[in-house]
Amino acid sequence: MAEPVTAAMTGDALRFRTPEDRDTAMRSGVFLLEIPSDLDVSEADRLAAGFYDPGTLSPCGSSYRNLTSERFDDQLIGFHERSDQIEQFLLESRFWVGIYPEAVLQLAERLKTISRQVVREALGYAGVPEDSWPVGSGGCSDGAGSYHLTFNHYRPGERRTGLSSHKDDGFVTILRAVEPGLEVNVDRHWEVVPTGPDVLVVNFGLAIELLTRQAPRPISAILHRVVEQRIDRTSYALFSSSFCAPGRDAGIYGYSPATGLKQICESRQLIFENDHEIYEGTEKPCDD
Ligand SMILES: O=C(O)CCC(=O)C(=O)O
Ligand SMILES: [Fe+2]
Repeated sequence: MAEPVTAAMTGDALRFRTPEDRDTAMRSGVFLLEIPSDLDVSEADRLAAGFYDPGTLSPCGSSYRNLTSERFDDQLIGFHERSDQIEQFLLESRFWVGIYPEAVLQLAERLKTISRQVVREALGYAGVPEDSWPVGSGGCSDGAGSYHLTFNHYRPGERRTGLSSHKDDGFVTILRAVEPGLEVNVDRHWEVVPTGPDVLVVNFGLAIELLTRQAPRPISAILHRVVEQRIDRTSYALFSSSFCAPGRDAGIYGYSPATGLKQICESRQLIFENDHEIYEGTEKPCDD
């Protein structure tokens, strides 16, 4: 794969230019998506450019930096500094209202709809029968998964890796990254992803890889990283994962034509067991 292929949304449908492009996207686990003309990313771009500044306030009146995990009762979300260059604000959709500006909420809803279409297209391609989609995808095929919107800032003053190599844990990630720096690992080679202002990067995560591993046409999760940044770089992404909230965990499933769906583990277990892979070395050390 020289470069990721590019797809577009036609109405609600995801369209690849050729069946070969679709093959490449699904097998490699990454593709670019032209930004639909009616998708307004300007407010989220503005938030990405400033969320890490202590003076940038959320609609609730707190600076994003002060909205840490204690506020949300979930160690994974809120504002985090990592030992890589990244600092991030990650929030699950249950908490979006009142924290993200209205225009960002609208964009997030559109990204959810696109992600649902990507999941449906991918599971159809993989050969998972449609009646197994809702359970197999923990709700993501129907807009009923768990959704996290994250904002990332790469601190050029920290001289180290931008973001360590990892696979995202969910089904699909839709990323907005205008500045270069993102690389994907294809056939054991790191390749630069040609991001830019007119495309989103769509990548598949571990949950869809596990679901389709024994399906007729498996989908790969893509290993990716961000190289060291010399100037401020920001990005943001919508992660779509199996539904998980206090009291209900939809779980992670594998599908095989012979035996159908089988639960592999709990959703949170996948996150934590993958955690060292996602965040290997990226928790900010205590003495730092
Ligand atoms: O900033 C980027 O380009 C990638 C970010 C990323 O991989 C992530 O947030 O999981
Ligand atoms: Fe990622």
